[in-house]
Amino acid sequence: MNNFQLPNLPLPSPLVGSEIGSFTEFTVTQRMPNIARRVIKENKFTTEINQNLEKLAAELPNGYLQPLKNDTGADFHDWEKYLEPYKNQRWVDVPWFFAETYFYRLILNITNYFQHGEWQGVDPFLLQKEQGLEAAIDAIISLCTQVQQWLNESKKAGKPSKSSLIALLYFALWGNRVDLSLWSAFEDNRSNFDIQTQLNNILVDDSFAVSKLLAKSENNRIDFVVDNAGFELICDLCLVDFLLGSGFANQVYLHLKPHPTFVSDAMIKDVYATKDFLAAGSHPDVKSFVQRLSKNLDSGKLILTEDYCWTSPLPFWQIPQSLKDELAKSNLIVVKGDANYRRLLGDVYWDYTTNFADIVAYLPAPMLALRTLKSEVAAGLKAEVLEELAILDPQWLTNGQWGVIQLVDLGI
Ligand SMILES: O=P(O)(O)OC[C@@]1(O)O[C@H](CO)[C@@H](O)[C@@H]1O
Repeated sequence: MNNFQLPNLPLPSPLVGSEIGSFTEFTVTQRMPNIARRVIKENKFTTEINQNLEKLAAELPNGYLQPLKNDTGADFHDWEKYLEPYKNQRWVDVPWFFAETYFYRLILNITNYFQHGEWQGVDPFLLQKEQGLEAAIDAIISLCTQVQQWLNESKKAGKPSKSSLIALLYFALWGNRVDLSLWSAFEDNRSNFDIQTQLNNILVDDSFAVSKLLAKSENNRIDFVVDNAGFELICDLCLVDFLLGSGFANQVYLHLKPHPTFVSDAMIKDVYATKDFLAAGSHPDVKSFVQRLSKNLDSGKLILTEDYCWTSPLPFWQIPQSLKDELAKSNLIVVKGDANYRRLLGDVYWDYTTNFADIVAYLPAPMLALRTLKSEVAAGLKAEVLEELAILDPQWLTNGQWGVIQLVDLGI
């Protein structure tokens, strides 16, 4: 295990909502209030709960962080510690990742998610997660058919196909475009896109290096730090299906969220809900995908696990030692999505050309980031690419049109 416990570079300042004109400001002062108001619209909570949600929405642009009442959540005392340095500060003045993560935890506090009673365990974002799946059914069928074909080819060849693996990495990457905190399920069906045309929008592509790393051994354990439910989760489950079915991996762990957050982030219950949704379909390739998924879950080849670390506001280099020790058993840690990428980098203003491995030098195993850019954090990009992007697409950092497949393998 490498001996770095932190990025081996001095940390820049964090993104904050008070940065005038930034996407961060837009998120804290406009997007997050809208997300809180959508929770009111999409649920049938009591008047008191809705008034408190509206109060939260109204205080975000200029107001102060409200305390967390003890809602018996397992992470309540941890949150008391997290909140200490930011008490009585404005939402726009605290680090953005803290503000956003706390915002979603506060929503559960207000809706009594953890407390015994009518609303215990009610996912405030359930409707959008369900709509997300229904909107993507055509893409799901074509992906399951493709995976079936790739598995058959690998079996016939007697060895796992690197090109099929790479193609599924692209699907898992672009599945991340569909994140419901940014787009509603119906606003624009972003699951229908042609992978080939997307290759030009990958700013760093280490997919071939990933295929070489996994081809080195047949007993790989691969750990996914999962991001969104819906179509992205299905892309991830198809990648997992191929990894296990082709022999690239003999065990896969999915690290999921212990409670609803970031609107569409996936929990263990969402994996089973997705399996049930697919099982209700009639397409033969989808049905055989579901059968393989069930078999992998029942046999322990696919493990679903959750930890409150994944919903904490801490940067990845502060994950508990016990989790670090667990991840040290992995041959490859796959970190999905933009919010997790922000955690990897600590959600600070790195120069975009900073060496990615110099920052993410603290993980105990090779790590692959699959991320579509939806926030003003980046690293590992070439100066000439930045020059081109500035002209080609000034919104490249936040519009979800660009992606990275970044591998850090320190030969641990
Ligand atoms: O982790 P995901 O689902 O890819 O993206 C989530 C997220 O990065 O998207 C929003 C737009 O930046 C942010 O508010 C939030 O952090």
